[in-house]
Amino acid sequence: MSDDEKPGWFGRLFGRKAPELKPSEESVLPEPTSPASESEGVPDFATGAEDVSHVPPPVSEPSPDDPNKNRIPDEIEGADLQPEPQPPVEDVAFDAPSDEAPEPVPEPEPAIPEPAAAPTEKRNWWSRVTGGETPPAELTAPAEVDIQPVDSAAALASDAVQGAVEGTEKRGWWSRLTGGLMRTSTALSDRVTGLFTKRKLDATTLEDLEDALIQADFGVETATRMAEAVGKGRYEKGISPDEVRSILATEIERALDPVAVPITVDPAKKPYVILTVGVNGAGKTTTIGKLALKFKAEGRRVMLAAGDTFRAAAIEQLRVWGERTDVPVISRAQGSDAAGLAFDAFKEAREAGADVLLIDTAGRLQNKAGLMDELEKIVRVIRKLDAEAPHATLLVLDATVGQNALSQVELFSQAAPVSGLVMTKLDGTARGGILVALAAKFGLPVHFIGVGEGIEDLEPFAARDFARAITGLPREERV
Ligand SMILES: Nc1nc2c(ncn2[C@@H]2O[C@H](COP(=O)(O)OP(=O)(O)OP(=O)(O)O)[C@@H](O)[C@H]2O)c(=O)[nH]1
Repeated sequence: MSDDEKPGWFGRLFGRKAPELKPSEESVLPEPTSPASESEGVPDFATGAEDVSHVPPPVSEPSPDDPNKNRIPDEIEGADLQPEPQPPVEDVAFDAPSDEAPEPVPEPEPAIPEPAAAPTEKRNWWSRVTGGETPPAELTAPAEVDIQPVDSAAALASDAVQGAVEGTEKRGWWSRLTGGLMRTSTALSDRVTGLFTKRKLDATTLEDLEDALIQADFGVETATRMAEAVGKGRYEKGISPDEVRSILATEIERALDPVAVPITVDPAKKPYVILTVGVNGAGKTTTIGKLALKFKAEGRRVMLAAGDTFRAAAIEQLRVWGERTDVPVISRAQGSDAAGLAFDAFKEAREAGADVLLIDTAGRLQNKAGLMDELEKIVRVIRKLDAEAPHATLLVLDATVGQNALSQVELFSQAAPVSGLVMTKLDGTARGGILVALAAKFGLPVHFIGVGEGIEDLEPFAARDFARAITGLPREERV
């Protein structure tokens, strides 16, 4: 039975469908400090394309601790969707192979004016990559330009990276995972304890459990299945909260196991091109920085492409990550053609012998046709260099958007060959069950999860660890 057909707890309680609820009606589990999204707490089961009010706010979301931390100054606020006017200039110079289709590559996008002739900047990364050899002539071409960010943009970028670095603590992943999932696990665990302490298991208790699971965003179908698993053969018997947690953990692990797939860099692809896509503020740039560090630690030569050409702050943010991780960043001036930048970066990475190229893209709402067209164009253009590229396309999802993540997967998959998910900000929500709902609906690989802003708060996704952490069980114990 599908989510649409099944009345679920809303139906049973109120005799109507979930989407008709007003936000105020569902706040059974209040969030102490919802840091990221106005949608959190909105049981958006419809997940239609028209549902755009739940997309996360941009990077300018103020920190609960320091309201000025992520503030975007007036001069760049909204620049991602309204690029600053640039003087009209000629197209990005492309050196597409002559046997390519005659289509000019890339076509200029009227909405994204090309910058004036980009000033050349001496490359400073080649020596870091090669140990000081002279770069090939083509790599001295003026692709990396001297971006002069407004001070506040630079400060913003530094803050982001600094915050990530400062957030790094000498503690293991399990500790970071349980800390990051604390909000979900506490809410769920408290509810389980309240429901199953000194109570026999009956239909009402199971319905209440199902409600709790739905509120944690597991999705109606999964919540029903999990509640049924708890009830199986146990009616009118006592069951301890720990037993319930174990059963839930088993069910969650079963649902997530097939999607817990690590990203595999194919060494035959040089570079292995990873495109990152997602809505504004989902955590794309931060994730790229964290991934760069991981790939580097594996001994791979990494390059970054600042494909979010809409915002100077985004370009600068990536450059700062590049500096911190000692990884070269290919960038152009704000307002440059993103597809052109991606094409050039791919060429340069190939010529430089890079193993991995991570391409950042501008955040875009999944229902904005023009921006989604631009994404399609990026893919189209880099395929002129390699028909199989991008070799991986990571959709970065902010866990705090709740059920809206489902429509993001649907619509981004139409514009780009989404091959896997990265779910960030699981630490910012009591609704970490969304990952299970996504797995049940799409079966897309989940490569990484982010549970904090720290540079190490991104880890390959492991189903059992996640299942145990989110249900408040200790690690390793077998169920
Ligand atoms: N708490 C928490 N914050 C995160 C996590 N991942 C990223 N962030 C924060 O989310 C904010 C937005 O991250 P960005 O990397 O700038 O997001 P983006 O998708 O590149 O944003 P746009 O450039 O607007 O599209 C930053 O403040 C990050 O530090 C996470 O796992 N947990």
